[in-house]
Formats: sequence, structure tokens, C-alpha cells
Amino acid sequence: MSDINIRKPAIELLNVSRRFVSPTGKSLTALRDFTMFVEEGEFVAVVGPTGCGKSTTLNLVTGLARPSAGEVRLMGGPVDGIDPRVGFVFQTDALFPWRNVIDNVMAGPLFRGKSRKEAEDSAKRWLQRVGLSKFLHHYPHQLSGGMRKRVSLAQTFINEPEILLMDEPFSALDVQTRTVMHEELLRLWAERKASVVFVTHDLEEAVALADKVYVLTAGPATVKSVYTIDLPRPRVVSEIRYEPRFIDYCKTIWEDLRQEVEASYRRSSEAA
Ligand SMILES: Nc1ncnc2c1ncn2[C@@H]1O[C@H](COP(=O)(O)OP(=O)(O)OP(=O)(O)O)[C@@H](O)[C@H]1O
Repeated sequence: MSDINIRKPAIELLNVSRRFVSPTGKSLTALRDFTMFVEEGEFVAVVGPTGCGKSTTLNLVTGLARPSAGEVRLMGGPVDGIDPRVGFVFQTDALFPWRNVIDNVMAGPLFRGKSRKEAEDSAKRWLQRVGLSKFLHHYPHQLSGGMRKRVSLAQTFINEPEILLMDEPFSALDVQTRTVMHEELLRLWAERKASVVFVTHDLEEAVALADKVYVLTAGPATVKSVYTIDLPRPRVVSEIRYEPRFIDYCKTIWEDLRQEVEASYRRSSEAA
């Protein structure tokens, strides 16, 4: 029997709950009985109403937070602190403002014990791939938002993460730059196929990028539904949005998501 279709789970959240104690001493449940599987090489997007618990989910995978109940597993083993196989890209970039572009990108490999020469060569290669060869000696404040995001991608991909966690990485960019970054991300991802969890408020972004879209309920977040996005790859993000099947996916998932967004809005209005 061929094992080609049997992919191992890279990330497993099994019946996870996460509770916090609020500043006023009240207990708040952010995640409840939350189960999610991300297969090796799979691109999963997570959408849900604001404040429902999306970032909390990522924090559990990073090991920065521990579940109050349930289990989180990476590549078949329990999460035990920060894992070097995991890379991140967040909304705000994690560039050192006092270091130039190449030094920012070299920082990861140097930290992981590579020689200066190896780190520099590798950083140059990655910066070339993201189209920034002419900006090696610029400082972050001398770059546009899109260029800084490219540096962030190079800074993350240079470490060849097996698992890539992205929390609204492109939400601060203008629409055109976002589309360019989507294509850039899919191109880089297709080369090594890290297992990705991509959190976003933008349903079209989720459908354009992902193999599966998880819709979360209004907080406490649990999985409401999972959609498999059966659109061919490679995808041209700037064109895919005009395809009928893409539009159908967006309409169907939005119907599902809208109920949760409305529930979340009602609750916050009642609380106000
Ligand atoms: N460290 C913490 N202490 C107390 N409460 C927290 C903490 N972190 C998150 N929360 C609460 O948990 C809930 C979920 O937060 P989380 O940031 O995961 O939501 P989100 O879906 O990522 O939000 P957004 O869509 O606005 O980015 C919120 O009510 C938040 O206030």
C-alpha cells in the first residue's frame, strides 16, 4: 500500500481549554474543548470573531502558554517550551531597529551556532529570494512596510522551520502589498512545505492561502467548522479571487462566520 496520502499530524490540539484570571480576579475561559489537527505540510487558516481566542491558540503551540486542560503535541511529541522547529511571523515585525537588514536576518543562524560566514551567505541568499539584495545595509526604519515584512519572512524562513505560526502577519499592509506578500509567502512555503497555522480576520486571505479553514466560535473559542479548500496550486492570489469557486467558498464560510461575529458583537454591546 502506498503511504503517499498518509500524512502525519504536525500539530495536534486535543480537547484543549485555556483559562485566564482577569485583572479583576475573574476567571475567563478563552478556549474550550478545542481540537485541531494540522498535517505535515498543510496550510491551515484560522478565522473567528475578534477576541475569541485565536492568538491564544498560537501561544499554546509555541509553548509560551500551557493548556489548563487537554493536550498540545508537535510532530508527535508533547510541547515542552520553545521549540526550535517552530518559526513565527506576527503582525508587528520582530526586527531589531538598531541592526541593518542583513544583520537582522543573520541573527537566527548565528544564535543557532552557524559560523559568521555561513550565516552571512545564507542571509544573502534569502534576501535575494525576497527581492532585497540591494537593501542589505538599510535599517528597518529606512524600509517600507512591505519591505520590512519581506525581511521578516527571510528572517523566519532562513531557520527552515518545520512549523510556521503566523498571526495576522499582513494586516497592517495596504491591499496591493498584501497580495504581493501572499504570493511571496506561497512561493516560499511551496519550496519546503512547512506546516502552517495562519490566523487572520480576513476570510478572503484565508481562502486564498489555505488548504483548510477553521472557523472558531465567539469566545470561548471552540471549533465551529472546518472547510477544505479544494483550489488547485500553485495559486495566483491576485487572480484567484475572481474565480467562481473561490467566491462560493467565501460566501459559504462567511455565512458561518457571520453568526459568530454577530454573537460576539452582541455580547460586547451587552457588557458595555
Ligand atoms: N494573558 C492574558 N490574561 C488574561 N486574559 C487574556 C490573556 N490573553 C488573552 N486573554 C483573553 O483571552 C481572550 C482571547 O484572546 P486572544 O488574544 O486569543 O483573542 P484573538 O481572537 O486573537 O483576538 P483578536 O482577534 O482581537 O486578535 C480575550 O478575551 C483576551 O482578553
